[in-house]
Amino acid sequence: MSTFTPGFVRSWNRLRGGHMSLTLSRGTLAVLAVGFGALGAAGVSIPLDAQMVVYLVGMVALNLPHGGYEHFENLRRRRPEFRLRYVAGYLAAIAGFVGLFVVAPVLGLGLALIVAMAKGGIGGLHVLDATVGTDHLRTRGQRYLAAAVRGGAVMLVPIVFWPETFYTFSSLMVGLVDPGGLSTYAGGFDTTRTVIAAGYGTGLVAHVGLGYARGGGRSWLVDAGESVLLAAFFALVPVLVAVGLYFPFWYSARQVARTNHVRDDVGDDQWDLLGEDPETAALRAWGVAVAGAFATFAVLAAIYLLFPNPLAGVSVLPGAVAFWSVFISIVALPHILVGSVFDTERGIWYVP
Ligand SMILES: CC1=C(/C=C/C(C)=C/C=C/C(C)=C/C=O)C(C)(C)CCC1
Repeated sequence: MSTFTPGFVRSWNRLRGGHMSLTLSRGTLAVLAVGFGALGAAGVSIPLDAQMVVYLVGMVALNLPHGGYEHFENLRRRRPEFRLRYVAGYLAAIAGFVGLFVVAPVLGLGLALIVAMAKGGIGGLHVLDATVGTDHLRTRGQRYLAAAVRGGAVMLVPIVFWPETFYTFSSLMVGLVDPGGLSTYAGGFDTTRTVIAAGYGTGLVAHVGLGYARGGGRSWLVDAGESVLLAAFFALVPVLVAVGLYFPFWYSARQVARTNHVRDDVGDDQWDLLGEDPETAALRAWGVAVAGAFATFAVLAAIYLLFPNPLAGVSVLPGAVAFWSVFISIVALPHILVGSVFDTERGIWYVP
């Protein structure tokens, strides 16, 4: 039936789909920020167990499948040789990160934070490019700053506003390999926090101010509003809930908006993983999803077996949060390196 839908109707539906994802993501984050801000002001705190459950549901059930989908979308119409190189690069990046974590878990924790921020920051900038545009970002430096401010909100703001939870779970993550390994650095935590607060605050003000000075306009207004919303969300919402809901309800929802705006596919239908027959497309998509799920599970099992204390020596809920955070960061490193930096022809965050 879609064959008979006029082109302009299809374009309109796509744009509307993208627009809805953007509105929904902004609305969800704003409601959560205001809601948790009000709870905080009323002195109500959310039990840690509930926060951990929210984190795990968000990150396991909602975030992981979208990560897989992004690779699928990127590889769907690429040549088989390219796919092979992609998978080899993907596995090499994972092996490198696992090696680093086992040998130097504190550095590994640092890389995990960088990966989470890079995914949020660079991914977010590309959504802006594809949807409202980035006319106010005139220089490369401004673009880096925009990505750093968006990404920094995800990890730097929680360090400042939720220091105890942040430190506790960071120690557990290091503890997957070296229990107590982070305590050597505990003394400098408060100073680091102050430096981060000053640095991030300056970065945010500079980003918003520079964008205004370099032309302002609608794209600036949207960018400034979203950057401030992100910082407020991560300041007001308890860190486990904030991170656990940000990835599915902001990152993934907005990448859907980018995909909706960008239907200019690179590649060749000849190599389409879903084939040319619409009758078998669903079955093929299922096949790819199942193969992806098995591959992901194999990587997960290998990492679990390689880490000396895969649940950090604590009970299952905090142990699972620590393990999952390290695991998801390890599988997200190639997302950035292989799926974006090295894939110059298309890439996961493709914008023509
Ligand atoms: C350090 C730290 C955390 C780290 C989470 C990380 C590193 C998440 C990475 C997510 C990624 C890479 C998602 C990709 O889609 C928690 C658990 C929030 C708790 C507070 C301390």
